[in-house]
Amino acid sequence: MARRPLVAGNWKMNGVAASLGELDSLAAKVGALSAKVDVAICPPATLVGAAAARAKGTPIAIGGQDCHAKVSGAHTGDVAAEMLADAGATLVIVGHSERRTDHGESDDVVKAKAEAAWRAGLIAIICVGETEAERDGGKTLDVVGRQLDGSVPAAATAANTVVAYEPVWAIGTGRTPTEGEIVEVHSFMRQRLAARLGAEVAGGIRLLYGGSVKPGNAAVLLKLADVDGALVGGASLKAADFAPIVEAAA
Ligand SMILES: O=C[C@H](O)COP(=O)(O)O
Repeated sequence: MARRPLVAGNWKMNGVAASLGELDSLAAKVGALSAKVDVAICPPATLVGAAAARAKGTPIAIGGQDCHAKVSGAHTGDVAAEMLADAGATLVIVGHSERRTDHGESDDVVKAKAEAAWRAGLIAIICVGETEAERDGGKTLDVVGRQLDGSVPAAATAANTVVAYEPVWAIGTGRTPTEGEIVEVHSFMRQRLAARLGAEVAGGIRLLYGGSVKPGNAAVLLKLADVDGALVGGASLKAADFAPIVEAAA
């Protein structure tokens, strides 16, 4: 099945109002590619509304980096998926390894957040990935399989879900798995999803690779089998770095 590539930028805890000028530059650089590739930027929650307003009329979708599983309530500091949607977001990252580590998020929590995203009409980008110790211990596929089973709800479809494979040890380090290792994990993920969701649904779900994707390696990484795009951290902060990655995907 043909899957439309998606390149999503995760600004993490970076960016202030002045950073939104990067959206204008990005739109100017990649706007013409919108027929071939989906582009998204996930700024910090403080900027989601302004970013959505700024990106209106461009092909750049705006997303959140996390959401709470509930619609509303006494959850100081949290943001509901509905609030992100209200601010103009159309997608949200859930289960990023930094959330799993910094906030102790379990697969169950991530699954509930993905369902919350759908409830609000958002696409959920569900992240999975092994630590360096797990890879060194030969446990990569076990870990990724368990996270997929636990974090991806049974009602996942190609329209409401994207899965991002992000080896924890590759995030922000400049290191990436070999091409063979990425293909092995992505192919495994496709099969694992197919076993639970059916081959048709699994065949339509986009699988992104994330972890030290840069302009210099994007063309090689994005042509790999079952790699349907990228989730980009550091290189998404500047349009000059992010645009070539989008071009590589297109
Ligand atoms: O969500 C993005 C990833 O954590 C990748 O970050 P990075 O591109 O800075 O390695």
